[in-house]
Amino acid sequence: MLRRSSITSFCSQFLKSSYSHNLNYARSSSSLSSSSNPHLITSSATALDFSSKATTDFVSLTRHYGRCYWELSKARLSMLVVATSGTGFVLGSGSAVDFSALSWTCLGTMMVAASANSLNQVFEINNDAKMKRTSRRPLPSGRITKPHAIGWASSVGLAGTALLATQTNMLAAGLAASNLVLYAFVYTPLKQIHHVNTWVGAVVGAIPPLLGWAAASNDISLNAMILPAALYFWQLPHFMALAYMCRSDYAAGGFKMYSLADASGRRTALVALRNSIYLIPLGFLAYDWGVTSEWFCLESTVLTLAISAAAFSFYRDRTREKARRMFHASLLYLPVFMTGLLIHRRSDSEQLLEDNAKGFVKSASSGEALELDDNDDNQNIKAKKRQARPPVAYASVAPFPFLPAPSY
Ligand SMILES: CC(C)=CCC/C(C)=C/CC/C(C)=C/COP(=O)(O)OP(=O)(O)O
Repeated sequence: MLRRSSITSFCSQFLKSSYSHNLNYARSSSSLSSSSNPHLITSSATALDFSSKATTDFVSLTRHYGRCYWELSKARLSMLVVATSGTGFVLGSGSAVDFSALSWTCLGTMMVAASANSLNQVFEINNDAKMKRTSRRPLPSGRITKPHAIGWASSVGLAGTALLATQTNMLAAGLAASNLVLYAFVYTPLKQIHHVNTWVGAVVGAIPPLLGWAAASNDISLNAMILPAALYFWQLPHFMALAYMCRSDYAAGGFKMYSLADASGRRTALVALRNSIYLIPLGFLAYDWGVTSEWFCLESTVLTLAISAAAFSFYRDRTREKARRMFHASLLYLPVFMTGLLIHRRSDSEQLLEDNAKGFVKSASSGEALELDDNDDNQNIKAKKRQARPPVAYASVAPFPFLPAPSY
């Protein structure tokens, strides 16, 4: 992070060196005509000086404010938010992913998340100034003024919402705008009032995948809830670990975190453990609700047992080291969980195939027609439907019609 003084000295060094370079260049390039027209030389050197100063000023200002906007937006956190929204979009995409709409969704989410994060910092200048972790942010360190930050937050937030409304749909834009309000105007002040803030923050973190799903399908259904639920439960061990590790910092900043009223850390660790365990059914629900294949149950369970083990270890031995381990386990959990969801995602056509395969088995067991519906005009799908029947399904048709049809 560049401080104001270092930026000033960097700029003046840069300006000095580029001035002398340009002056030398001006002198040498005009040396041929120097004897004939000295006025011309002076004025062209001055013009070059002026334009080079303007250019370097522009470059250093762009760099300076670019850096401030990046930090105000908490760009890495916003990119994680975009990843969750993009994953939600793909999961809600049915048979084919519309990559252009996906890009607009990611850009719109990034802009609204950047705005929400900037407003969060506008409201917490004094608190951030008192915390080691945040004191060098652009506002408390004086690198950008409050009105400038508000201007940035408002313009990027409005533009992002308008982008989502025009390029995706009103449902996605509405979710983004409501989430901004929830984060900046409810969660942020609540941090200084009551420890319930962490649970409200978990709702904020859970909305972006729903936004992505809504952008893709203009709808919110039960099976859209897998990733939002995972994000909600996941944030509790994640933030409990963070708030435990940075207890003194949060206390200095005047924030009411759960871990501050829990000297032994036992209740903090229990919250983390409980919410890690709540993640266990999600893999099974993802399969049962037709979002993923059965492989995801296995992967999700292994992953969830790993984070639960880290939470249990923290519960047994409430040290900073164990909290850090749980924090790192949570950092690993989310990208792996989302990758698993994407790899094992079942598109609409795959779901249709499987549903039809189940229908086939059912009718076979009840002694009705064994062939698929003749109205089905897609021969490929028909062929795949036949392949999709698990081998055991054949056991329940003639000559063994008395065997129960297995349900999948
Ligand atoms: C589309 C849209 C509006 C998305 C917003 C998503 C978003 C900003 C999620 C962050 C969730 C969260 C509780 C962060 C912690 O903030 P904090 O204030 O505790 O962090 P800090 O202590 O580092 O400031």
